[in-house]
Amino acid sequence: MSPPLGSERVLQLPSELKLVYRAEGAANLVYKIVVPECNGVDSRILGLPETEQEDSVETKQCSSKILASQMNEHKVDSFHGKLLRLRKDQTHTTAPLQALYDFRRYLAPLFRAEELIHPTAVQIDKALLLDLNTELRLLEQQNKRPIIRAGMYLRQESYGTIMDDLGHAPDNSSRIIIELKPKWLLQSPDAPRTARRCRTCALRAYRTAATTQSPEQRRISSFCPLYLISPNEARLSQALHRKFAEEHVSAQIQQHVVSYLANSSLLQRIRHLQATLYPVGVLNADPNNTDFLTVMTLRDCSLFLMVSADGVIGAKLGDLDMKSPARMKHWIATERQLIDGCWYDMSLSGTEHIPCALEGS
Ligand SMILES: O=P(O)(O)O[C@@H]1[C@@H](OP(=O)(O)O)[C@H](OP(=O)(O)O)[C@H](O)[C@H](OP(=O)(O)O)[C@H]1OP(=O)(O)O
Ligand SMILES: Nc1ncnc2c1ncn2[C@@H]1O[C@H](COP(=O)(O)OP(=O)(O)OP(=O)(O)O)[C@@H](O)[C@H]1O
Repeated sequence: MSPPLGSERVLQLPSELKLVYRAEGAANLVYKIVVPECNGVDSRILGLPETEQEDSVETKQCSSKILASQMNEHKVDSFHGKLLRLRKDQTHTTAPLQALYDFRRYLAPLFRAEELIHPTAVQIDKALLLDLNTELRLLEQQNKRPIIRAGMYLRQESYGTIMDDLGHAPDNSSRIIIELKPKWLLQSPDAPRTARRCRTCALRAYRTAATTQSPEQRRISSFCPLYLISPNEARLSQALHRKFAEEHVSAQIQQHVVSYLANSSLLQRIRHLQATLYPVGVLNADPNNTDFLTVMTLRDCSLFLMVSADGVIGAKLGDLDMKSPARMKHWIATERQLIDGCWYDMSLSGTEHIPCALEGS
């Protein structure tokens, strides 16, 4: 049964829109919504790079009367500057309406409204999902999807969410988005007292040793999260050095990001919540406790920094989909692997070595 979303009316995604593959993570695909001009001249899509134009899929014609009335109310334009986020077909993730309900009930109250990306529900025509899946197979053949995401497609379900595209400045000014996953901002409560690596660095060390994939393919965090909450700009700069290099971030933008992070109360709040909401480690946690699931969600959220030439103009948290208890087996297995394999104590050397804040302590 769908959870209640108050008096909110769930919009149907209008058929006039074009969807352009934008990005994807482990659990969701994200599409840029392109709104055609009313006179038929699609000037907004003309501004897109050629590759994006080729990859765009027009939403299927939908005969619904509701849709027709929405069109009359010029609702289509309200999709301008938005992204559509659709769930992949996996067993451990939460259905979109439930995720939205959980976000509003458990996660949103922990932050100020302006610190969050606010998703809203949208109803999707199933035929559109089939078309998008066909397109995903094509993108895969053309090597336009990250290799590690290949073979995973959209779930056939009726809802997705839309949200503001943070890369789209309402005044068309230029801005770049730096995305960071703060991950575990404190040591895992299950880690041995002798640990010389934090949970994120221990997991990175384990994965690095266990795979032949390159760091880009693995998408493993290239910094120690414990340094993220350092007020020391030089230390922060050093910790983010690899990430900045991988993403070709200019020296000026690096400086803006570092000075934002050094003074960020948002990161301090996430850390405080991770520490206090449910201080028991995964090995002894109750998988159905919502505080535990909230903490696990906060250990995997994304921080988006919007940076203009003048400095950081905003920071928002995204990917606040409440984790499912179905993930418990995986979390326990990961923690056991890190403890039993001594990954909390071990360090990698050579080019793969990324300093952990605990090493020096
Ligand atoms: O296990 P972790 O800490 O590596 O986190 C997973 C993430 O890996 P990361 O280390 O951030 O690269 C992983 O991210 P990527 O695959 O790296 O994009 C997912 O976010 C995964 O969550 P879910 O499958 O979307 O529910 C995350 O799984 P959860 O443990 O948060 O459920
Ligand atoms: N509001 C937004 N504005 C701009 N880009 C976004 C936005 N939301 C998501 N993205 C882009 O889409 C990508 C995938 O989105 P998202 O993090 O929601 O996927 P996910 O599958 O839930 O991630 P994970 O792998 O952490 O589970 C992000 O890494 C980011 O590049």
